[in-house]
Amino acid sequence: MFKRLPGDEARNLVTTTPDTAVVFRPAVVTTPAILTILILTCRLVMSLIRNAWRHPIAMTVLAVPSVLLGVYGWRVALLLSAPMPSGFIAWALVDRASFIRLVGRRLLAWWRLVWVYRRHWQPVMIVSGLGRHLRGRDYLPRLLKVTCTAWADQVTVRMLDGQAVKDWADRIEHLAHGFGASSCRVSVVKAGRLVLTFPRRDPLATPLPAIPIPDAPTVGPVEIGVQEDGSPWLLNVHGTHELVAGATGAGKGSIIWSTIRGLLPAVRAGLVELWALDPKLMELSFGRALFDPRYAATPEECAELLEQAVTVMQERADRFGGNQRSHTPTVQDPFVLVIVDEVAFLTAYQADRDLKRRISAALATLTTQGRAVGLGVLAALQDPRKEVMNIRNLFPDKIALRLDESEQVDMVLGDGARERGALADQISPDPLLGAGVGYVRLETSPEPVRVRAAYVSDADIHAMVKAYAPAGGETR
Ligand SMILES: Nc1ncnc2c1ncn2[C@@H]1O[C@H](COP(=O)(O)OP(=O)(O)OP(=O)(O)O)[C@@H](O)[C@H]1O
Repeated sequence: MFKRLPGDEARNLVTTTPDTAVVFRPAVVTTPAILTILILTCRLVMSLIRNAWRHPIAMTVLAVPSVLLGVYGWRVALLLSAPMPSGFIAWALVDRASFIRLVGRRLLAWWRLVWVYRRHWQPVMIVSGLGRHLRGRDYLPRLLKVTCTAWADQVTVRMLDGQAVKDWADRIEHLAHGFGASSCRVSVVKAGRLVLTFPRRDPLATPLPAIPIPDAPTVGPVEIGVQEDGSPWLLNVHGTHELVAGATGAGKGSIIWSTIRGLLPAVRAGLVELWALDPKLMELSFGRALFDPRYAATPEECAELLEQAVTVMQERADRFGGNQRSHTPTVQDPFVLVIVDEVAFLTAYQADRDLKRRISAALATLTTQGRAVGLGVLAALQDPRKEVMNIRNLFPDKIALRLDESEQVDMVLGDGARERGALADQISPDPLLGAGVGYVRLETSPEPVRVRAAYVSDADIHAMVKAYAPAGGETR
Protein backbone atom coordinates (compact mmCIF):
# COMPACT_ATOMS: atom_id res chain seq x y z
CA MET A 1 0.00 0.00 0.00
CA PHE A 2 2.85 2.36 0.86
CA LYS A 3 5.19 1.19 -1.94
CA ARG A 4 7.66 3.83 -3.07
CA LEU A 5 6.98 4.83 -6.65
CA PRO A 6 9.70 5.84 -9.18
CA GLY A 7 8.36 9.40 -9.24
CA ASP A 8 9.33 9.75 -5.57
CA GLU A 9 12.97 9.91 -6.58
CA ALA A 10 12.36 13.56 -7.48
CA ARG A 11 12.44 14.28 -3.76
CA ASN A 12 16.11 13.45 -3.65
CA LEU A 13 17.10 15.98 -6.31
CA VAL A 14 18.98 19.08 -5.20
CA THR A 15 19.60 22.30 -6.99
CA THR A 16 23.12 23.49 -7.62
CA THR A 17 22.03 27.13 -8.07
CA PRO A 18 21.96 28.88 -4.65
CA ASP A 19 18.48 29.99 -3.37
CA THR A 20 16.68 28.25 -6.19
CA ALA A 21 14.37 25.33 -5.51
CA VAL A 22 13.81 22.57 -8.05
CA VAL A 23 10.14 22.78 -8.92
CA PHE A 24 8.22 20.10 -10.78
CA ARG A 25 4.81 20.89 -12.17
CA PRO A 26 2.61 17.78 -12.44
CA ALA A 27 0.70 17.43 -15.67
CA VAL A 28 -2.97 18.34 -15.15
CA VAL A 29 -5.48 16.10 -16.91
CA THR A 30 -8.94 17.71 -16.99
CA THR A 31 -11.71 15.21 -16.30
CA PRO A 32 -14.79 15.79 -18.47
CA ALA A 33 -17.79 16.99 -16.46
CA ILE A 34 -19.99 14.16 -17.71
CA LEU A 35 -17.57 11.61 -16.26
CA THR A 36 -17.61 13.32 -12.85
CA ILE A 37 -21.43 13.44 -12.88
CA LEU A 38 -21.57 9.77 -13.84
CA ILE A 39 -19.22 8.77 -11.03
CA LEU A 40 -21.17 10.78 -8.43
CA THR A 41 -24.49 9.32 -9.64
CA CYS A 42 -23.10 5.79 -9.42
CA ARG A 43 -21.88 6.46 -5.88
CA LEU A 44 -25.30 7.82 -4.84
CA VAL A 45 -27.12 4.78 -6.28
CA MET A 46 -24.64 2.39 -4.63
CA SER A 47 -25.03 4.08 -1.27
CA LEU A 48 -28.86 3.93 -1.56
CA ILE A 49 -28.69 0.22 -2.37
CA ARG A 50 -26.23 -0.38 0.47
CA ASN A 51 -28.40 1.49 2.99
CA ALA A 52 -31.56 -0.29 1.81
CA TRP A 53 -29.75 -3.60 2.32
CA ARG A 54 -28.28 -2.67 5.71
CA HIS A 55 -31.21 -0.72 7.19
CA PRO A 56 -34.36 -1.94 5.39
CA ILE A 57 -36.80 -0.73 8.08
CA ALA A 58 -35.29 2.76 8.42
CA MET A 59 -35.19 3.16 4.65
CA THR A 60 -38.83 2.05 4.26
CA VAL A 61 -39.91 4.47 6.99
CA LEU A 62 -38.23 7.30 5.06
CA ALA A 63 -39.18 6.16 1.57
CA VAL A 64 -42.92 5.51 2.02
CA PRO A 65 -43.91 9.09 3.08
CA SER A 66 -41.68 10.54 0.33
CA VAL A 67 -43.35 8.37 -2.32
CA LEU A 68 -46.84 9.22 -0.96
CA LEU A 69 -45.93 12.91 -0.97
CA GLY A 70 -44.72 12.74 -4.56
CA VAL A 71 -47.63 10.68 -5.90
CA TYR A 72 -50.69 11.83 -3.87
CA GLY A 73 -49.69 15.18 -2.35
CA TRP A 74 -49.11 16.24 1.26
CA ARG A 75 -52.65 15.68 2.61
CA VAL A 76 -52.73 11.99 1.72
CA ALA A 77 -49.08 11.57 2.73
CA LEU A 78 -49.79 13.10 6.17
CA LEU A 79 -52.98 11.06 6.64
CA LEU A 80 -51.35 7.76 5.75
CA SER A 81 -48.04 8.43 7.52
CA ALA A 82 -49.48 9.70 10.82
CA PRO A 83 -50.28 6.23 12.23
CA MET A 84 -46.60 5.33 12.15
CA PRO A 85 -45.25 7.86 14.71
CA SER A 86 -48.40 7.39 16.79
CA GLY A 87 -47.72 3.64 16.76
CA PHE A 88 -44.16 4.21 17.96
CA ILE A 89 -45.33 6.50 20.76
CA ALA A 90 -47.95 3.95 21.84
CA TRP A 91 -45.32 1.18 21.74
CA ALA A 92 -42.93 3.24 23.87
CA LEU A 93 -45.67 3.90 26.41
CA VAL A 94 -46.97 0.33 26.59
CA ASP A 95 -43.71 -1.66 26.50
CA ARG A 96 -40.82 0.65 27.17
CA ALA A 97 -38.22 -2.11 27.56
CA SER A 98 -38.82 -3.69 24.14
CA PHE A 99 -39.10 -0.25 22.48
CA ILE A 100 -35.73 0.78 23.92
CA ARG A 101 -34.14 -2.52 22.92
CA LEU A 102 -35.47 -2.66 19.37
CA VAL A 103 -35.76 1.00 18.39
CA GLY A 104 -34.23 3.30 20.99
CA ARG A 105 -30.78 1.72 21.11
CA ARG A 106 -30.58 1.47 17.32
CA LEU A 107 -31.39 5.15 16.97
CA LEU A 108 -28.89 5.98 19.69
CA ALA A 109 -26.25 3.82 17.95
CA TRP A 110 -26.85 5.62 14.67
CA TRP A 111 -26.60 8.99 16.39
CA ARG A 112 -23.39 8.02 18.21
CA LEU A 113 -21.94 6.67 14.97
CA VAL A 114 -22.60 9.90 13.10
CA TRP A 115 -22.04 12.46 15.84
CA VAL A 116 -19.27 10.95 17.92
CA TYR A 117 -17.33 8.27 16.10
CA ARG A 118 -17.46 9.18 12.41
CA ARG A 119 -16.99 12.87 13.18
CA HIS A 120 -13.89 12.32 15.30
CA TRP A 121 -12.57 9.18 13.61
CA GLN A 122 -10.00 10.75 11.32
CA PRO A 123 -8.34 13.10 13.85
CA VAL A 124 -8.34 10.52 16.65
CA MET A 125 -6.83 7.84 14.41
CA ILE A 126 -4.14 10.14 13.02
CA VAL A 127 -3.20 11.78 16.33
CA SER A 128 -3.13 8.47 18.21
CA GLY A 129 -0.93 6.98 15.50
CA LEU A 130 -3.41 4.27 14.52
CA GLY A 131 -3.93 5.83 11.10
CA ARG A 132 -1.35 7.26 8.70
CA HIS A 133 -1.31 10.41 6.63
CA LEU A 134 0.96 9.70 3.67
CA ARG A 135 1.48 11.87 0.64
CA GLY A 136 -1.76 13.69 1.09
CA ARG A 137 -3.80 10.55 1.66
CA ASP A 138 -5.24 9.18 4.91
CA TYR A 139 -4.93 5.46 5.57
CA LEU A 140 -7.41 4.85 8.39
CA PRO A 141 -8.70 1.72 10.15
CA ARG A 142 -12.31 1.18 9.07
CA LEU A 143 -15.17 2.03 11.38
CA LEU A 144 -17.56 -0.83 10.63
CA LYS A 145 -20.47 -0.44 13.02
CA VAL A 146 -21.63 0.93 16.34
CA THR A 147 -24.05 -0.84 18.66
CA CYS A 148 -25.31 0.42 21.98
CA THR A 149 -25.91 -1.61 25.12
CA ALA A 150 -27.58 -0.16 28.20
CA TRP A 151 -24.29 1.29 29.44
CA ALA A 152 -21.71 1.30 26.64
CA ASP A 153 -21.04 1.81 22.94
CA GLN A 154 -19.44 -1.10 21.13
CA VAL A 155 -17.52 0.01 18.09
CA THR A 156 -16.48 -2.64 15.57
CA VAL A 157 -13.31 -1.77 13.71
CA ARG A 158 -11.26 -3.32 10.92
CA MET A 159 -7.57 -2.78 11.62
CA LEU A 160 -5.18 -1.63 8.95
CA ASP A 161 -3.26 -4.47 7.35
CA GLY A 162 -0.22 -5.23 9.45
CA GLN A 163 -1.58 -3.77 12.68
CA ALA A 164 -1.60 -5.82 15.87
CA VAL A 165 -4.09 -5.83 18.74
CA LYS A 166 -1.29 -4.50 20.93
CA ASP A 167 -1.11 -1.34 18.79
CA TRP A 168 -4.69 -0.61 19.86
CA ALA A 169 -4.33 -1.84 23.42
CA ASP A 170 -1.40 0.57 23.87
CA ARG A 171 -3.62 3.48 22.88
CA ILE A 172 -6.73 2.94 24.99
CA GLU A 173 -6.26 6.26 26.74
CA HIS A 174 -6.00 8.16 23.42
CA LEU A 175 -9.15 6.43 22.21
CA ALA A 176 -11.11 7.02 25.43
CA HIS A 177 -10.28 10.72 25.59
CA GLY A 178 -10.63 11.15 21.84
CA PHE A 179 -14.20 9.87 21.86
CA GLY A 180 -15.15 11.47 25.19
CA ALA A 181 -15.43 8.25 27.21
CA SER A 182 -14.06 7.47 30.65
CA SER A 183 -12.27 4.33 29.44
CA CYS A 184 -11.91 1.99 26.50
CA ARG A 185 -11.59 -1.79 26.34
CA VAL A 186 -10.29 -3.71 23.37
CA SER A 187 -11.43 -7.20 22.44
CA VAL A 188 -10.80 -9.31 19.36
CA VAL A 189 -13.74 -10.56 17.29
CA LYS A 190 -11.75 -12.36 14.63
CA ALA A 191 -8.56 -11.87 12.66
CA GLY A 192 -8.18 -8.19 11.82
CA ARG A 193 -11.40 -7.15 13.53
CA LEU A 194 -11.77 -5.58 16.98
CA VAL A 195 -14.53 -4.34 19.23
CA LEU A 196 -13.81 -1.23 21.26
CA THR A 197 -16.07 -0.78 24.29
CA PHE A 198 -16.63 2.81 25.43
CA PRO A 199 -18.76 3.14 28.58
CA ARG A 200 -21.37 5.93 28.42
CA ARG A 201 -22.07 5.70 32.13
CA ASP A 202 -20.77 3.63 35.03
CA PRO A 203 -23.29 0.93 35.91
CA LEU A 204 -21.22 0.05 38.98
CA ALA A 205 -21.18 3.54 40.48
CA THR A 206 -23.65 2.76 43.27
CA PRO A 207 -22.94 0.26 46.05
CA LEU A 208 -24.97 -2.95 46.08
CA PRO A 209 -26.62 -4.31 49.18
CA ALA A 210 -25.69 -7.84 50.28
CA ILE A 211 -27.02 -10.58 48.00
CA PRO A 212 -29.74 -12.64 49.71
CA ILE A 213 -28.53 -15.92 51.20
CA PRO A 214 -29.52 -18.72 48.78
CA ASP A 215 -32.51 -20.84 49.74
CA ALA A 216 -30.90 -24.14 48.79
CA PRO A 217 -27.42 -25.38 49.74
CA THR A 218 -24.96 -24.72 46.93
CA VAL A 219 -21.21 -25.18 46.65
CA GLY A 220 -21.02 -22.63 43.89
CA PRO A 221 -20.69 -20.72 41.77
CA VAL A 222 -21.50 -18.15 44.43
CA GLU A 223 -23.14 -14.85 43.53
CA ILE A 224 -20.80 -12.10 44.69
CA GLY A 225 -22.17 -8.99 42.97
CA VAL A 226 -22.74 -7.75 39.42
CA GLN A 227 -20.75 -7.52 36.23
CA GLU A 228 -20.59 -4.33 34.22
CA ASP A 229 -23.21 -5.61 31.77
CA GLY A 230 -25.69 -6.04 34.62
CA SER A 231 -25.49 -9.83 34.81
CA PRO A 232 -24.68 -11.49 38.16
CA TRP A 233 -21.04 -11.96 39.01
CA LEU A 234 -20.65 -15.61 39.92
CA LEU A 235 -17.48 -16.86 41.56
CA ASN A 236 -16.36 -20.46 41.38
CA VAL A 237 -15.00 -21.60 44.70
CA HIS A 238 -15.09 -25.38 44.42
CA GLY A 239 -12.35 -26.83 42.23
CA THR A 240 -10.19 -23.72 42.20
CA HIS A 241 -8.38 -21.18 44.42
CA GLU A 242 -8.92 -17.42 44.44
CA LEU A 243 -6.56 -14.59 45.16
CA VAL A 244 -8.09 -11.18 45.90
CA ALA A 245 -5.63 -8.28 45.68
CA GLY A 246 -6.49 -4.72 46.61
CA ALA A 247 -5.06 -1.71 48.41
CA THR A 248 -6.28 -0.89 51.87
CA GLY A 249 -9.98 -0.03 51.79
CA ALA A 250 -10.46 -1.54 48.32
CA GLY A 251 -13.23 -3.81 49.61
CA LYS A 252 -11.55 -7.20 49.90
CA GLY A 253 -13.83 -7.88 52.86
CA SER A 254 -16.93 -7.65 50.69
CA ILE A 255 -15.70 -10.47 48.44
CA ILE A 256 -14.77 -12.65 51.40
CA TRP A 257 -18.08 -12.07 53.16
CA SER A 258 -20.20 -12.42 50.02
CA THR A 259 -18.56 -15.81 49.42
CA ILE A 260 -19.19 -16.90 53.00
CA ARG A 261 -22.79 -15.68 52.74
CA GLY A 262 -23.45 -17.68 49.59
CA LEU A 263 -22.05 -20.85 51.14
CA LEU A 264 -23.88 -20.70 54.49
CA PRO A 265 -26.79 -23.02 53.55
CA ALA A 266 -24.25 -25.57 52.27
CA VAL A 267 -22.32 -25.20 55.55
CA ARG A 268 -25.50 -25.91 57.46
CA ALA A 269 -26.18 -28.94 55.25
CA GLY A 270 -22.70 -30.26 56.03
CA LEU A 271 -21.45 -29.98 52.44
CA VAL A 272 -18.99 -27.13 53.12
CA GLU A 273 -16.61 -26.27 55.93
CA LEU A 274 -15.21 -22.76 56.32
CA TRP A 275 -11.76 -22.52 57.90
CA ALA A 276 -10.68 -19.00 58.74
CA LEU A 277 -7.22 -17.50 59.19
CA ASP A 278 -7.41 -13.98 60.50
CA PRO A 279 -3.89 -12.73 61.30
CA LYS A 280 -5.06 -9.08 61.17
CA LEU A 281 -7.71 -9.88 63.78
CA MET A 282 -10.08 -7.48 62.03
CA GLU A 283 -12.12 -8.88 59.23
CA LEU A 284 -13.06 -12.44 60.05
CA SER A 285 -13.09 -12.09 63.83
CA PHE A 286 -16.40 -10.26 63.48
CA GLY A 287 -18.12 -13.47 62.42
CA ARG A 288 -15.81 -15.81 64.30
CA ALA A 289 -18.67 -17.98 65.58
CA LEU A 290 -19.42 -19.05 61.99
CA PHE A 291 -16.05 -20.78 61.73
CA ASP A 292 -15.81 -22.35 65.18
CA PRO A 293 -13.74 -24.35 65.92
CA ARG A 294 -11.68 -23.71 62.75
CA TYR A 295 -10.59 -20.17 63.38
CA ALA A 296 -6.99 -19.06 63.84
CA ALA A 297 -5.54 -15.64 64.53
CA THR A 298 -1.99 -15.92 65.88
CA PRO A 299 0.71 -17.10 63.44
CA GLU A 300 1.18 -20.34 65.46
CA GLU A 301 -2.54 -21.09 65.31
CA CYS A 302 -2.59 -20.26 61.61
CA ALA A 303 0.32 -22.62 60.89
CA GLU A 304 -1.41 -25.39 62.82
CA LEU A 305 -4.74 -24.88 61.06
CA LEU A 306 -3.08 -24.89 57.64
CA GLU A 307 -1.20 -28.08 58.49
CA GLN A 308 -4.47 -29.67 59.61
CA ALA A 309 -5.92 -28.78 56.19
CA VAL A 310 -2.90 -30.39 54.52
CA THR A 311 -3.48 -33.56 56.63
CA VAL A 312 -7.14 -33.68 55.50
CA MET A 313 -5.96 -33.20 51.93
CA GLN A 314 -3.41 -35.98 52.12
CA GLU A 315 -5.82 -38.38 53.82
CA ARG A 316 -8.35 -37.74 51.03
CA ALA A 317 -5.72 -38.08 48.34
CA ASP A 318 -4.75 -41.50 49.77
CA ARG A 319 -8.38 -42.60 49.89
CA PHE A 320 -9.41 -41.19 46.48
CA GLY A 321 -6.24 -42.31 44.70
CA GLY A 322 -7.16 -44.75 41.93
CA ASN A 323 -10.91 -44.48 42.70
CA GLN A 324 -11.95 -40.97 41.69
CA ARG A 325 -10.28 -38.05 39.97
CA SER A 326 -12.53 -35.24 41.10
CA HIS A 327 -14.32 -34.31 44.27
CA THR A 328 -18.07 -34.14 44.85
CA PRO A 329 -18.97 -32.51 48.16
CA THR A 330 -20.70 -34.90 50.57
CA VAL A 331 -21.34 -34.85 54.31
CA GLN A 332 -18.45 -37.33 54.74
CA ASP A 333 -16.08 -35.33 52.54
CA PRO A 334 -17.29 -31.73 52.51
CA PHE A 335 -15.67 -29.02 50.45
CA VAL A 336 -13.18 -27.20 52.70
CA LEU A 337 -12.67 -23.51 51.96
CA VAL A 338 -9.64 -22.08 53.72
CA ILE A 339 -10.10 -18.30 53.95
CA VAL A 340 -6.99 -16.22 54.63
CA ASP A 341 -7.30 -12.49 55.23
CA GLU A 342 -4.07 -10.62 54.44
CA VAL A 343 -1.95 -13.62 53.60
CA ALA A 344 1.25 -11.47 53.57
CA PHE A 345 1.07 -11.23 57.37
CA LEU A 346 1.70 -14.95 57.46
CA THR A 347 4.31 -15.10 54.71
CA ALA A 348 6.31 -11.97 53.83
CA TYR A 349 5.85 -10.02 57.08
CA GLN A 350 6.30 -13.00 59.41
CA ALA A 351 9.40 -12.52 61.56
CA ASP A 352 9.61 -16.09 62.85
CA ARG A 353 11.43 -17.95 60.09
CA ASP A 354 10.26 -21.38 61.12
CA LEU A 355 6.60 -20.33 61.18
CA LYS A 356 7.01 -18.54 57.88
CA ARG A 357 8.46 -21.67 56.31
CA ARG A 358 5.71 -23.92 57.72
CA ILE A 359 2.94 -21.56 56.57
CA SER A 360 4.40 -21.04 53.09
CA ALA A 361 4.89 -24.79 52.62
CA ALA A 362 1.34 -25.59 53.73
CA LEU A 363 -0.16 -22.88 51.48
CA ALA A 364 1.86 -24.05 48.49
CA THR A 365 0.83 -27.69 49.12
CA LEU A 366 -2.84 -26.77 49.39
CA THR A 367 -2.85 -24.59 46.29
CA THR A 368 -1.02 -27.16 44.17
CA GLN A 369 -2.83 -30.32 45.26
CA GLY A 370 -5.97 -29.30 47.12
CA ARG A 371 -8.55 -28.63 44.46
CA ALA A 372 -8.96 -32.15 43.12
CA VAL A 373 -9.77 -33.48 46.59
CA GLY A 374 -12.13 -30.70 47.64
CA LEU A 375 -9.93 -28.14 49.37
CA GLY A 376 -9.88 -24.55 48.15
CA VAL A 377 -8.05 -21.43 49.30
CA LEU A 378 -9.51 -17.92 49.18
CA ALA A 379 -6.73 -15.50 50.06
CA ALA A 380 -6.72 -11.71 50.26
CA LEU A 381 -3.69 -9.46 50.15
CA GLN A 382 -2.79 -5.80 49.72
CA ASP A 383 0.53 -5.99 47.91
CA PRO A 384 0.76 -8.41 45.00
CA ARG A 385 4.51 -8.13 44.38
CA LYS A 386 6.38 -11.42 44.06
CA GLU A 387 8.57 -10.69 47.08
CA VAL A 388 5.39 -10.47 49.14
CA MET A 389 3.45 -13.34 47.58
CA ASN A 390 5.70 -15.73 45.73
CA ILE A 391 2.95 -18.32 45.17
CA ARG A 392 0.45 -15.98 43.52
CA ASN A 393 0.64 -17.97 40.27
CA LEU A 394 -0.68 -21.04 42.06
CA PHE A 395 -4.10 -19.36 42.29
CA PRO A 396 -6.03 -20.02 39.05
CA ASP A 397 -8.58 -17.23 39.66
CA LYS A 398 -7.46 -13.75 40.53
CA ILE A 399 -9.38 -10.60 41.29
CA ALA A 400 -7.80 -7.15 41.14
CA LEU A 401 -9.60 -4.52 43.20
CA ARG A 402 -8.23 -0.97 43.47
CA LEU A 403 -4.43 -1.13 43.24
CA ASP A 404 -1.86 1.55 44.04
CA GLU A 405 0.29 1.20 40.93
CA SER A 406 -0.41 0.40 37.29
CA GLU A 407 2.35 -2.28 37.19
CA GLN A 408 0.48 -4.25 39.86
CA VAL A 409 -2.45 -4.94 37.52
CA ASP A 410 -0.54 -7.40 35.34
CA MET A 411 1.07 -8.93 38.43
CA VAL A 412 -2.40 -9.93 39.59
CA LEU A 413 -4.32 -10.59 36.38
CA GLY A 414 -1.51 -11.69 34.11
CA ASP A 415 0.38 -10.11 31.25
CA GLY A 416 -1.50 -7.70 29.04
CA ALA A 417 -4.53 -7.35 31.33
CA ARG A 418 -4.05 -3.63 31.84
CA GLU A 419 -3.51 -3.02 28.14
CA ARG A 420 -6.83 -4.70 27.52
CA GLY A 421 -8.59 -2.29 29.85
CA ALA A 422 -8.23 -3.63 33.39
CA LEU A 423 -7.52 -0.19 34.87
CA ALA A 424 -7.53 -1.33 38.49
CA ASP A 425 -5.11 1.47 39.40
CA GLN A 426 -7.70 4.03 38.28
CA ILE A 427 -10.58 2.78 40.46
CA SER A 428 -11.87 5.58 42.67
CA PRO A 429 -10.54 5.59 46.25
CA ASP A 430 -13.92 6.98 47.34
CA PRO A 431 -15.56 3.92 48.99
CA LEU A 432 -18.97 4.92 47.66
CA LEU A 433 -17.74 4.83 44.06
CA GLY A 434 -14.88 2.36 44.13
CA ALA A 435 -14.97 -0.05 47.08
CA GLY A 436 -15.69 -3.58 45.90
CA VAL A 437 -15.11 -2.58 42.24
CA GLY A 438 -12.52 -4.68 40.46
CA TYR A 439 -11.53 -6.72 37.44
CA VAL A 440 -11.57 -10.47 37.01
CA ARG A 441 -10.11 -12.48 34.22
CA LEU A 442 -12.09 -15.62 33.69
CA GLU A 443 -10.20 -18.80 32.79
CA THR A 444 -12.15 -19.01 29.55
CA SER A 445 -11.41 -15.51 28.23
CA PRO A 446 -8.42 -13.17 28.13
CA GLU A 447 -10.71 -10.13 28.36
CA PRO A 448 -10.89 -8.61 31.84
CA VAL A 449 -14.43 -8.22 33.17
CA ARG A 450 -15.29 -5.28 35.41
CA VAL A 451 -17.32 -6.24 38.45
CA ARG A 452 -18.58 -4.90 41.76
CA ALA A 453 -19.02 -6.99 44.88
CA ALA A 454 -22.09 -6.50 47.04
CA TYR A 455 -21.42 -4.88 50.39
CA VAL A 456 -21.99 -7.14 53.38
CA SER A 457 -22.44 -4.74 56.28
CA ASP A 458 -21.73 -5.38 59.96
CA ALA A 459 -25.48 -5.77 60.51
CA ASP A 460 -25.61 -8.42 57.75
CA ILE A 461 -22.73 -10.33 59.35
CA HIS A 462 -24.41 -10.07 62.72
CA ALA A 463 -27.61 -11.53 61.24
CA MET A 464 -25.63 -14.30 59.49
CA VAL A 465 -23.98 -15.27 62.77
CA LYS A 466 -27.31 -15.27 64.57
CA ALA A 467 -28.95 -17.47 61.99
CA TYR A 468 -26.11 -19.79 61.00
CA ALA A 469 -23.47 -20.04 63.77
CA PRO A 470 -23.46 -23.59 65.23
CA ALA A 471 -24.41 -22.39 68.70
CA GLY A 472 -26.31 -19.28 67.54
CA GLY A 473 -23.07 -17.45 68.40
CA GLU A 474 -22.60 -13.79 69.01
CA THR A 475 -20.43 -11.39 67.05
CA ARG A 476 -17.62 -9.69 68.93
N1 LIG B 1 -18.65 -3.73 48.01
C1 LIG B 1 -18.66 -2.57 48.63
N2 LIG B 1 -19.51 -1.60 48.24
C2 LIG B 1 -19.50 -0.39 48.85
N3 LIG B 1 -18.68 -0.06 49.86
C3 LIG B 1 -17.83 -0.98 50.30
C4 LIG B 1 -17.76 -2.28 49.71
N4 LIG B 1 -16.80 -2.98 50.32
C5 LIG B 1 -16.29 -2.17 51.26
N5 LIG B 1 -16.90 -0.97 51.26
C6 LIG B 1 -16.58 0.19 52.08
O1 LIG B 1 -15.17 0.34 52.09
C7 LIG B 1 -14.64 0.22 53.42
C8 LIG B 1 -13.37 -0.62 53.39
O2 LIG B 1 -13.71 -1.94 53.03
P1 LIG B 1 -12.86 -3.21 53.50
O3 LIG B 1 -12.51 -3.09 54.95
O4 LIG B 1 -13.57 -4.42 53.05
O5 LIG B 1 -11.56 -3.02 52.65
P2 LIG B 1 -10.29 -3.94 52.66
O6 LIG B 1 -9.86 -4.05 51.27
O7 LIG B 1 -10.58 -5.20 53.40
O8 LIG B 1 -9.26 -3.03 53.45
P3 LIG B 1 -8.12 -3.49 54.46
O9 LIG B 1 -7.13 -4.26 53.66
O10 LIG B 1 -7.58 -2.20 54.98
O11 LIG B 1 -8.81 -4.32 55.51
C9 LIG B 1 -15.77 -0.42 54.23
O12 LIG B 1 -15.76 0.04 55.54
C10 LIG B 1 -17.00 0.01 53.53
O13 LIG B 1 -17.45 1.25 54.03
